[in-house]
Amino acid sequence: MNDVIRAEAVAKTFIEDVLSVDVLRRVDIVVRPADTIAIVGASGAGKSTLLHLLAGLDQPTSGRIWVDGQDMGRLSEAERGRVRNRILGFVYQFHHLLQEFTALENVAMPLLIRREPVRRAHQRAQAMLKRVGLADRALHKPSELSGGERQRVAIARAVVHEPRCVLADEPTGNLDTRNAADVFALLRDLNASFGTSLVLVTHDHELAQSMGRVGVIVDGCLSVTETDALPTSPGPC
Ligand SMILES: Nc1ncnc2c1ncn2[C@@H]1O[C@H](COP(=O)(O)OP(=O)(O)OP(=O)(O)O)[C@@H](O)[C@H]1O
Repeated sequence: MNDVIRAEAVAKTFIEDVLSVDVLRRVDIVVRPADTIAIVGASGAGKSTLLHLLAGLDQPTSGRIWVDGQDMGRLSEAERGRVRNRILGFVYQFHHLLQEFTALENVAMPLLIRREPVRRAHQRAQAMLKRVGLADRALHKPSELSGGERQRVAIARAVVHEPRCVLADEPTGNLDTRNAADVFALLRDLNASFGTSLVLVTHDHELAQSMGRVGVIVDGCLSVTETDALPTSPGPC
């Protein structure tokens, strides 16, 4: 089976007016099926930038990224979107749910985008809401849900199409300890049940150490370490 994501010599420079910022200088990482990886680093180190690149939501300045064996740099925007929708699920720190739609409609959205019939999409969305413990909140809008419930809906939406990998940008950063533990347990459950790979950005040291590998970004370079072993890729360049 293909690696889920492979990034080689990825660099990202943001240019604004005359200023350019080299956020990532050289990043190599491979995400394999069922991998669990935490991405950590100081504020502004480039964690979200890296996650967006791995998800194909942004393009690197140089280097290459493959998702499910497809070289994202060689695909059109529409083709990248199709690969992303098929293979990946993305969870933002702030749920990014559509306010005017119910929890059920939000979760069904990725399936409807993939032209699944409405009835079937709603059945699958309802089953996923049940899995995240929100079967009885299906008809509530985001404003009628708590922060933890909204984030669980966001996770349901990210995984309803059974992606091979979930990328999550501080998915518990905005929650209290109890809700954060619930949301994290849910992600771990998906990993254990379906072999879904997890790549998550976190500031939580304990959570990071519970993942299989931890990638630290320092000076634009990523150094990945097995949590119970020696480094698996070169340290900062
Ligand atoms: N679209 C953009 N244009 C210009 N600069 C950007 C852009 N996106 C991010 N940056 C800059 O890139 C750097 C890294 O940002 P990023 O959000 O990836 O950091 P982070 O490690 O996720 O930080 P935090 O932990 O605070 O969320 C920051 O200096 C940020 O200002």
